[in-house]
Amino acid sequence: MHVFDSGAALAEGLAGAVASALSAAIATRGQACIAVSGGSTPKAFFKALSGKPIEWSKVVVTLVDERFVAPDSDRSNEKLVRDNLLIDAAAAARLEPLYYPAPTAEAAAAAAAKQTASIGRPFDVAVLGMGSDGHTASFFPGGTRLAEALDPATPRGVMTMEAEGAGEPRLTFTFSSLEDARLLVLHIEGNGKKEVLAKAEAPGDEAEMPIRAMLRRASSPLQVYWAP
Ligand SMILES: O=C1O[C@H](COP(=O)(O)O)[C@@H](O)[C@H](O)[C@H]1O
Repeated sequence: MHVFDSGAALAEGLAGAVASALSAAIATRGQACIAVSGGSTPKAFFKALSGKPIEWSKVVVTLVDERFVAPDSDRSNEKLVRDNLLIDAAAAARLEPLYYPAPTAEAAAAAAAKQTASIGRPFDVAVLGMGSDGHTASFFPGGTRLAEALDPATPRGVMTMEAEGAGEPRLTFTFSSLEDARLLVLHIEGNGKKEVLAKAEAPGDEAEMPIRAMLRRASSPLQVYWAP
């Protein structure tokens, strides 16, 4: 666990680690690919990362998960990324969204799966968040397709998820898409989230706290970044 004194220090520390991983990927493979989370936590991290001297035109950014809402909605993770990460020099990065203006979430997921099929095999970086219910990405307790999303046999790709605590229908990369990211991060803040993490680390059913799938079965070590 990487512990910081404040949210600002955490944002800067995580941005430094992610920037190093992206630059190393560009040096080795000529391009880099990162999947980021939405929610209330990552804004300061996005701003810190946007200021890092990376060859942004060689970076592809996508989302770990998304709501089935238009990108001008305040609930859109794409909007969060556009407004806070893809700014200044980082605006040169290519965004691969998960939302498409399709008639159904299923059709949008199919379009996103097709568009992202060639990236993230594996991702150079995946930054996960965690809700107070133990969800990560859109792997929600009680989610309609949770077992399928967490099944290691379910291939890489984007699928839909609905759950009582999720609001709108969701679009999410599957467990197999994320678990082998070269740098796999769980970014959480506050004592409440630390307690949720401690509970998730204790024995219990994955379906009750889906973050357990990442803690227990990810092939890359899950690097936890936390500040009070
Ligand atoms: O619903 C979501 O929530 C989680 C955590 O969000 P936070 O507001 O507690 O930081 C996030 O990881 C996920 O991407 C988002 O869709």
